[in-house]
Amino acid sequence: MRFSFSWSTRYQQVIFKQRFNFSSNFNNLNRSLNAHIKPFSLPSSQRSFSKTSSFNNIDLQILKERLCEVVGPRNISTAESTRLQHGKDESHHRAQMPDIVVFPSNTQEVSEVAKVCTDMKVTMVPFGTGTGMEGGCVCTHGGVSVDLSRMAEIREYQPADFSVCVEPGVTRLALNEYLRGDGLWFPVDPGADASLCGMAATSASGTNAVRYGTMRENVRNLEVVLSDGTIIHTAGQGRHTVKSSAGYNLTNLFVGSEGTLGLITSATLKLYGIPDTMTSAVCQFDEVERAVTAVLHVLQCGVAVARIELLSADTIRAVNSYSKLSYEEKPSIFIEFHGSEKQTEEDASVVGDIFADAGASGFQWASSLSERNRLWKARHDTLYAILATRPGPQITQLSTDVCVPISQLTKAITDTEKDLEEHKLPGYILGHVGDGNYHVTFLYDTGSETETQLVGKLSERIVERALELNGTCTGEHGTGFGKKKYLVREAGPDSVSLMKQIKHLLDPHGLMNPGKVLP
Ligand SMILES: Cc1cc2c(cc1C)N(C[C@H](O)[C@H](O)[C@H](O)COP(=O)(O)OP(=O)(O)OC[C@H]1O[C@@H](n3cnc4c(N)ncnc43)[C@H](O)[C@@H]1O)c1[nH]c(=O)[nH]c(=O)c1N2
Ligand SMILES: CC(C)CC(=O)C(=O)O
Ligand SMILES: [Mn+2]
Repeated sequence: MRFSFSWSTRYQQVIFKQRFNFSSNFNNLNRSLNAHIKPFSLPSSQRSFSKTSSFNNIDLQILKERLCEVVGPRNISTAESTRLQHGKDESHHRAQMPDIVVFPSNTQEVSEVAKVCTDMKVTMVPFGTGTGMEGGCVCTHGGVSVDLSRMAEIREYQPADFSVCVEPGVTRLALNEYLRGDGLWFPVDPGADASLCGMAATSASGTNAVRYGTMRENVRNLEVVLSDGTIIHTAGQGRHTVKSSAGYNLTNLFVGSEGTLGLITSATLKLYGIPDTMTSAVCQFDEVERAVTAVLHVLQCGVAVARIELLSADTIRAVNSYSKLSYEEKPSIFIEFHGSEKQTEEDASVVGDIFADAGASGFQWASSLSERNRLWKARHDTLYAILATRPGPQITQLSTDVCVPISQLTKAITDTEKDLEEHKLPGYILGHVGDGNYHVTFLYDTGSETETQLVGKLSERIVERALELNGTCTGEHGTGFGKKKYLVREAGPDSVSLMKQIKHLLDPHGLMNPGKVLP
């Protein structure tokens, strides 16, 4: 049965607007897509986007039928609960639902979905596991959410090459479970069990980046479906090499592109041998400043730490309570060493001396798998520990994510602490300090204008400070919505103009995840 788009969809829009304080997406589609591309300085012959998406004129039922022909009736949904789940991530950004969610089963289907969307000028937003921190999955223009989780094959496992190719439904924990028997692992570890292709899309990292790098250093090849349905392999089909000088680095063009340039349908990843020995420790300092300075000394001494994480006193208090731990409630460092037994002992001894000189106390070592797992699970659950300190229907979190040159880290964090003290606002500091990357998680009452404004002001101040110190507005969470206003200041107007030209070349109708990354 055909349903009339003009009635049903408008009805849904009203309901949706009421529920989400939704500001007329559909009506704004043409205007905002054009606004999105206006600043591009392209030759007039290429400015052929006046006919961009006009979802108002599209029959949703026809779209649904065409997509249904591609993925089959079981793999498409217009149910409100499914759409709601796909219109948000774990960030504070307001949910905006897609009109349709599709669940393609293979790359060919993804390509056909893209062809239908391009033909009908409908926006597409890739969805991994929805754990993003910058609103990347929010469907600013409704349209189609492309949930890639049903593509969950491990395609090319080449242990001898320390390489594996995974589809978007494979998460980091699932891959590590698969690899464990062979003594291999993939170390990039955002706290959430995110999809590896989503991690490539946001250029994610986590606690292990100081030793093993971020997604940028660990993706060897990507299969990508472009907005017109073209399927490309950024390093050439089936290639798993450690290095290559052939042509431009398309792989790293798509790493961190947050679904704005194409849909990643597989990622070829670099694997590592599981180290013989892993030893972790937690210790405390009287002040955050001392802790950060001690971390700098460790890095300057060239000790190959695998993880080195800072948690402020407030943060450790939240972690203790949530994860049933009993660390002293002072600024703390969580550290881990990987290698042979002899090497890790030597590293631990050097770091122990440096930390003791800097006034560290309360060392607790963890060598058994269960102790280490408990410690790092607590660290990965920090967000939930913080959330548990202030329950309430209107309480939300905003987590900043900046990265500065390591030499500037002490100043960045101590000035941030002063800001928090001055404004008497609880802000939970935590971070991957070995990379110069740190977060402040604020909990605030969305019903309070004062709190909302203060959190906005302080989080802006944190980014401003990072930029002043030659840092970046996002070390790992991505640009999404929240950081795009800083992009020109950070990268420069000519670089951003080039980014817009690349976007236009790959997505001439502005259909791929509109409203994200580019200002
Ligand atoms: C508790 C906790 C802790 C952390 C984090 C989250 C949470 C909830 N994160 C953030 C998050 O886990 C990280 O951004 C992941 O890379 C997101 O992966 P998802 O699969 O969930 O992508 P999600 O579905 O959230 O999408 C994120 C963006 O990528 C796009 N995308 C997703 N899949 C795609 C695909 N196959 N092709 C093209 N585009 C695609 C989406 O369109 C969106 O723009 C994080 N991050 C981090 O870097 N370090 C950290 O320490 C943490 N820690
Ligand atoms: C909410 C964030 C602070 C999550 C994150 O990036 C982390 O725990 O390191
Ligand atoms: Mn982080």
